[in-house]
Amino acid sequence: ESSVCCSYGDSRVVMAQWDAVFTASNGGKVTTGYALFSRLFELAPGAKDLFSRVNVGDMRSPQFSAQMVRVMTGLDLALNALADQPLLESLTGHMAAQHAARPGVTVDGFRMMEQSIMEIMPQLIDNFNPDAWSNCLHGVIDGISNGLS
Ligand code: HEM
Repeated sequence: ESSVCCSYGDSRVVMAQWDAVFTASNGGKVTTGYALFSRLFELAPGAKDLFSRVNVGDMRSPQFSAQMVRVMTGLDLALNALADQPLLESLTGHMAAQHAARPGVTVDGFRMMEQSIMEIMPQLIDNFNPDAWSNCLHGVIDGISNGLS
């Protein structure tokens, strides 16, 4: 669908820079997920209601923290599969089906999450490479939101 291309070189950069997030002192899946979803809820306040089942009213709760771990683990799996297209498609396709099963989750919401990731990651990653990230992240987000309205 998209014209941007995640080259092999782009994928190497993104995978290395992503790994740095989880070794940095301020890293960690919960902290990073919290930052990403805080920005998402600023961009798309209505999306918050989708997460009532996981206690979004208290974003520091164990329930919402667990949601952050699930999301960030899914993103971790996808980004680490960037250089293996069939594996990537299988991983993102599975997550697309999980999201299609949740009424109210839209492509627009995922576009906002893409924006959030592109805004937050430069704060966590030294020498953030915006071209490599936008080239590779776009396909991942497309894959996870494939089939949503
Ligand atoms: C980086 C992007 C994202 C990734 C990797 C991701 C990954 C996941 C994963 C792995 C789950 C658990 C699925 C399950 O156990 O059935 C999940 C649940 C969910 N996701 Fe996402 N997600 C992302 C973005 C979004 C966005 C942007 C929205 C909404 C606009 C969203 C809405 C939901 C909802 C509503 C659930 C179910 C929560 C519940 O258990 O009640 N996700 N997501």
